[in-house]
Amino acid sequence: MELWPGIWPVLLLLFLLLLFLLPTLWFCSPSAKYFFKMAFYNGWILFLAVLAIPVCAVRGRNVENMKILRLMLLHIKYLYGIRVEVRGAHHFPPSQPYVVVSNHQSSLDLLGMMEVLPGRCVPIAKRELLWAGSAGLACWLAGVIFIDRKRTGDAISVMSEVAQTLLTQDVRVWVFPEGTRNHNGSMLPFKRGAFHLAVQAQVPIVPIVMSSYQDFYCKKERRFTSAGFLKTSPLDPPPCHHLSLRDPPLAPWTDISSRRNESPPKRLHGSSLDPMILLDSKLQAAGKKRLMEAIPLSHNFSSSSPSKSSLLVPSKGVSTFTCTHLH
Ligand SMILES: CCCCC/C=C\C/C=C\CCCCCCCC(=O)SCCNC(=O)CCNC(=O)[C@H](O)C(C)(C)COP(=O)(O)OP(=O)(O)OC[C@H]1O[C@@H](n2cnc3c(N)ncnc32)[C@H](O)[C@@H]1OP(=O)(O)O
Ligand SMILES: CCCCCCCC/C=C\CCCCCCCC(=O)OC[C@@H](O)COP(=O)(O)O
Repeated sequence: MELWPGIWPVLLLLFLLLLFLLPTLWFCSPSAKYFFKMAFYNGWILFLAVLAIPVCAVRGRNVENMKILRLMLLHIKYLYGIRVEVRGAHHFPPSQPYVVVSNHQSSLDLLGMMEVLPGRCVPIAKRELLWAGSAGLACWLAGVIFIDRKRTGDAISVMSEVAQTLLTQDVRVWVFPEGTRNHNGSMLPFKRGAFHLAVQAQVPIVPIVMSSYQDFYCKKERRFTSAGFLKTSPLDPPPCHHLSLRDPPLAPWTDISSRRNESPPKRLHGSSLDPMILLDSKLQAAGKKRLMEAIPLSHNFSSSSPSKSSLLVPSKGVSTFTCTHLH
């Protein structure tokens, strides 16, 4: 007598089991919900990248492809119930190269990043991302700059080449100066590459703050709820005249920390479609001031060849920024 019912009934049974198990886990286990959400997030990006690759490949490796990726990624906030509001975008210099520095909490930063990403702006990413399947290839096609963090010398060479490219090809660069994801409520000490880059290319630094995800997302606790709050805040660039990287150049940027930990506006609580990106001018000013304190001014206006003790940004090309109130 045949006991084995055949493959199809077994598959059907498994399917029904999953149909029951997945929603149960979703509703009963916050960890499972976190896992599903992150798995979908990464899976969806990998899928979108498959669609993006042929479109981008037509142009070859080109920073203009970043526009395509950006357009394809912008809807993700809706899938996750995240409302994004950007105030302060006017702080981006209108038409010149610059370096964006921003805090880095998680791969969810991509959402805030895509919301404010200026034209012809490419992020600097760890080399490992290049091997993240279709996403790596899409990033490469869009001109993302990859650095090997284990080989400082190589990373510095790449950054130095970028400094040249910044000016000759009129691009902007987005750097996470903490150098890694950090979601523990404070800022890690900044790596120096972004600041060397700005000094070598003699371009302004535009700080951007992404507020804390703590209310709706925590990797350690495996928590990713639907009601959240997220802010991305481009800050006014600090003055670039006589910018110097003298020690200690990169003190922790405490205003970013404080902004990250702000609570969401009350009206957003309990809503599943209300996380947002905001900006307020008081904190902008504080963030700008803090950045200036982190990069001490020097009055030794010297050569374009940077040295460890005195790296200077001449006023050339950045004279539109007047931040005299900081002096
Ligand atoms: C539709 C489908 C889409 C699919 C695709 C999906 C998304 C696509 C779109 C875009 C997304 C891409 C976004 C990716 C983001 C990924 C984010 C990351 O990967 S973050 C990690 C990588 N980034 C960084 O590490 C940047 C910050 N790091 C640095 O800048 C570092 O300084 C460094 C250059 C890497 C060097 O590292 P090190 O640990 O050695 O740092 P130090 O700062 O201590 O430097 C050591 C020493 O070197 C001096 N130095 C540094 N840089 C320079 C320089 N350029 N020139 C000269 N000297 C330099 C520095 O001063 C130190 O010396 P000293 O101590 O004597 O001062
Ligand atoms: C702003 C984040 C951009 C994320 C791009 C997401 C693309 C993800 C799609 C599928 C690939 C799965 C690989 C996940 C890679 C996560 C990217 C990321 O956030 O990189 C972290 C990096 O910064 C710092 O690395 P570490 O925190 O030191 O390890």
